[in-house]
Amino acid sequence: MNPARAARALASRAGWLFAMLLACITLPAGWEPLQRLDLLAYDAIEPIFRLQGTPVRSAIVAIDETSLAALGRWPWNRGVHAEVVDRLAEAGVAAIGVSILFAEPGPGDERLADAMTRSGRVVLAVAPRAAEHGASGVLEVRPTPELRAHAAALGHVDVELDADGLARRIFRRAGSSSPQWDALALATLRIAGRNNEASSLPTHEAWLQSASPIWRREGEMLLPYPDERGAPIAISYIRLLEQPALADQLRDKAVFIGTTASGLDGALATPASSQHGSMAAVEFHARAYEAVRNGQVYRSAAPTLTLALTLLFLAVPALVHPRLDIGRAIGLGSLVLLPPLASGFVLARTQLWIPPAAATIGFIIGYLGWFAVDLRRSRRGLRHARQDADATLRSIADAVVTVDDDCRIVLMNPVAERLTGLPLAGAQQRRLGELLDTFTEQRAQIDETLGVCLQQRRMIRLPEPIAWRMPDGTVCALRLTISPIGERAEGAVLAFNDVTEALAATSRLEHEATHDTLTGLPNRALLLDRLHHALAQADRRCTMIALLFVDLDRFKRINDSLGHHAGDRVLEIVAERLTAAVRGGDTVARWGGDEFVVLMENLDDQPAVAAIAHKMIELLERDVEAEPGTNLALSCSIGIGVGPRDSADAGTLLLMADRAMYRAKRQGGGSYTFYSPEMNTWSRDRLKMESALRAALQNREFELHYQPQIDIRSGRLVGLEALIRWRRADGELIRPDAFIPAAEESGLIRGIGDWVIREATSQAARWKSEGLLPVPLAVNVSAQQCSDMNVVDTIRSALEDSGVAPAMLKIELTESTAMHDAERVAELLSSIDRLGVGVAVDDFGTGYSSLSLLKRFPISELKIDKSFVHDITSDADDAAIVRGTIALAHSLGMTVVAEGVETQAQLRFLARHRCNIAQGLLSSPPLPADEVRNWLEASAPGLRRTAP
Ligand SMILES: Nc1nc2c(ncn2[C@@H]2O[C@@H]3COP(=O)(O)O[C@H]4[C@@H](O)[C@H](n5cnc6c(=O)[nH]c(N)nc65)O[C@@H]4COP(=O)(O)O[C@H]3[C@H]2O)c(=O)[nH]1
Repeated sequence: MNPARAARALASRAGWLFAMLLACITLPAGWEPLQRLDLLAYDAIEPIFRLQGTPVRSAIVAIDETSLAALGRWPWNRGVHAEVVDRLAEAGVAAIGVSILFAEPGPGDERLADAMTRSGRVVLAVAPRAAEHGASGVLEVRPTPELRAHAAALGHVDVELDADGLARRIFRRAGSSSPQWDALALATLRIAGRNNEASSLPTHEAWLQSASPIWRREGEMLLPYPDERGAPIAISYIRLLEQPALADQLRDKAVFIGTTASGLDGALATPASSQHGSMAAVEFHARAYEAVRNGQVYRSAAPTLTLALTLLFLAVPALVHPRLDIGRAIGLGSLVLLPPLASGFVLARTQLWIPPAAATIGFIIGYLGWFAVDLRRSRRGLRHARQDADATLRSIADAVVTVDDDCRIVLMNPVAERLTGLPLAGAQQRRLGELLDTFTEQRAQIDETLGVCLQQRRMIRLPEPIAWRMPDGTVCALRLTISPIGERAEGAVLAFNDVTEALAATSRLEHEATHDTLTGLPNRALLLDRLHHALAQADRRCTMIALLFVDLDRFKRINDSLGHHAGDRVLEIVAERLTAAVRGGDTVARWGGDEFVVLMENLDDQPAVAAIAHKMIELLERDVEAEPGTNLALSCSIGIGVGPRDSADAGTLLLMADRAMYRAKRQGGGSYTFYSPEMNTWSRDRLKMESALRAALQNREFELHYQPQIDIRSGRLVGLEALIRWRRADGELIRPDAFIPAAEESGLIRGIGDWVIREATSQAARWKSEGLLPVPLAVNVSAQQCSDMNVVDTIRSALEDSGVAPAMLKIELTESTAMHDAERVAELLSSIDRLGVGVAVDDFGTGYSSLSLLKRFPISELKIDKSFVHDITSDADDAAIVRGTIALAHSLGMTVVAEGVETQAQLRFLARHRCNIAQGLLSSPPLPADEVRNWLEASAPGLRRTAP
């Protein structure tokens, strides 16, 4: 323990240490006040702990006023005493203790001596007396030798007075020079217990000894408190003489004869004197006799033992020295009773009297000291706590107002002062309600809550923030917590927490979490939430809601060509226009990308929905100026689900609207479609197909077949068209018509198309490495692949990777693809052309080509659709179309390829009209790479020159 801590520990135990020190000083010194307290304690404790005694077996023959009045002046002729002794002896008393000093010879001595001899049980008194005439020491006053010679025993009647002047104790033995005389009570007891045997008195000749320097005592005996229990029977001396029969009551008792009349010597002050007056010495000795006989006499503990026990008792709390609290204070305080109780207990068990006053007072001193120290510590703690609380109150951001149980303001911290614009002094003692009225309209609510808080004594937090008008007029949101003060709710603390910014931030976050950042429209999460709610409400109220899934047509093109900035602007404008098309309560949400979802509630009928969908399409088709000077025409496809008719489930209804939108899109866009159940099956199959295609691409289940293209005039192989096949895991070979549409719809066509380009170029490279005839390979690209420029990159890297010459690759795109988005396709085809790759327009004749556009495209080849070729020999129209197409292509400098040539007649017709190339079953169906190699080998210079 460090010195400072030790000093603190000592200081806190100062009370106990002081008490111990005091005990060390006062106990050995026999400090009188302490002694007096111990005597008082003895008088109080002894009667309580005294053991039960046997019935009183002593009596007094009292020389009282009546006897003096009857027998004349004292001293009497000792013959009278002889008569009494005889009477008592005849009555059979156990012993006779005479508490009268027969120090000088007197008349009747002879008779008395004879009577004493006859009785043989008379004990005469010996007493100390201070030496007279200036002599020092103590005289021992004995009976005259004559009487003494006939006494059964002598007993001293010396009584020690305590510090308070009261007689409580006698000494077992005392005497001048040496303690040779038993106490009268003891001597009488000894005689009472003996059967007429001869006495053995010490033989001193002189009846009055010279003064001895000191009166010696030994065997201190504390007597019990003189209460009724030890009181002897008292019979008046004269009555005994007059009524001899009275002596019969005294049979077997020890009888003490002595004066009780006032004015004669021998009265003693005892602890009972305050109630009963002083006690005659004879009674005192008779009581002493009873006490000794009953074993009710006690020894006093030596001061050293008392001191040791006192110190031990005080040391325990000094060492433990617990922190003070009410329980401990009371518990420890009750220990003050321990010393007296322990004294009483020891007294009863061992007849040892341990004075308890030093320990009791020491404990009180230590306890008070401990109390004072702890009180000081508590006060200091309280002061610190108060300072802390004050500092906390001043530093916290909350406004704190304290009110009393009458709702008057007691305290306000600086934040509260700012909130009210009032200094504490100006607000103190004002009613809280008055103050609130100035700043908030929620006074009633606060008043009520405060009332509940005080009544129920519990902390309450207002569920909603309070709108508080600040002194400068700004309004802030405060969250209020009211807590009761004290266990009996003597007041309350109102803590106002400014949550204005937090609420704003929360609502900002909430808005961000539920709204699209670009358009500010509700996002998916909020839409779904509202949709759930709207569906539940529509279900309950039997009304109708409509969910419109809006998808912009060809938005990607805008994004790719004009950049994302313009794309974003378009989306913002679309959001505005869609919002303008619906009612205020409806929800226009951005679903993602170029998709929007509109939720309309409380609708009357389907036509109303159709009208709005129509309005939306119309609004969107108006020119959009995404960038200054760039006017765009938009269109959209809308799918509509009606709830709860189509479905009462939000997710399902969304899916339905999505399918309907898809249908609208497939119909060419710029239209709306209501969901119908048949879309369900279609979409299910489509979904299945999509996932199978995805797996096929991953598992490399696709392969390319190649169909030879033959120069009609020479019959030579001039090209191969790569046609995709899907070989499923079970070996089934699936033709493209069965899966290309699904691949296009799902977007998987991009991946598949890329694979085709790479596979075709790789195959061409392989053939080339084998020295086979290099003929151009034509690959089909879909409309989707043509929607951006990625395909150009794919072609470029495929050529680079394979090392195949660009002239060995040809791209086929259908007429409808080319015409659908002519401007974009023109750009794409130019890029492809710049690579040196040829471009063919497939299925020519099925679409409605614009000649001017066709002229702008860098097309090297036109492929006449097989549907025209099929009937050229039988259908004049088809024949005319084919003829016209050949002429047109030639006029534009293009090569013409006829597809689906199956017969010689068809071939002849084509040859006649100078069609350049024939492709069809007549020459060969599409063949796997291994089989088509025969064609290549046959055409290779030095190999075979004709077709197989
Ligand atoms: N009736 C008849 N048909 C003949 C004859 N000779 C060839 N054919 C078939 O005609 C189709 C010619 O291909 P297409 O017009 O480009 O039409 C192709 C093409 O548009 C598309 N396609 C094929 N492969 C791919 C590809 O790799 N990518 C893309 N995007 N489309 C492909 O699938 C369509 C169908 O391909 P296929 O089933 O392979 O069908 C091929 C071919 O097998 C004939 O004498 N009579």
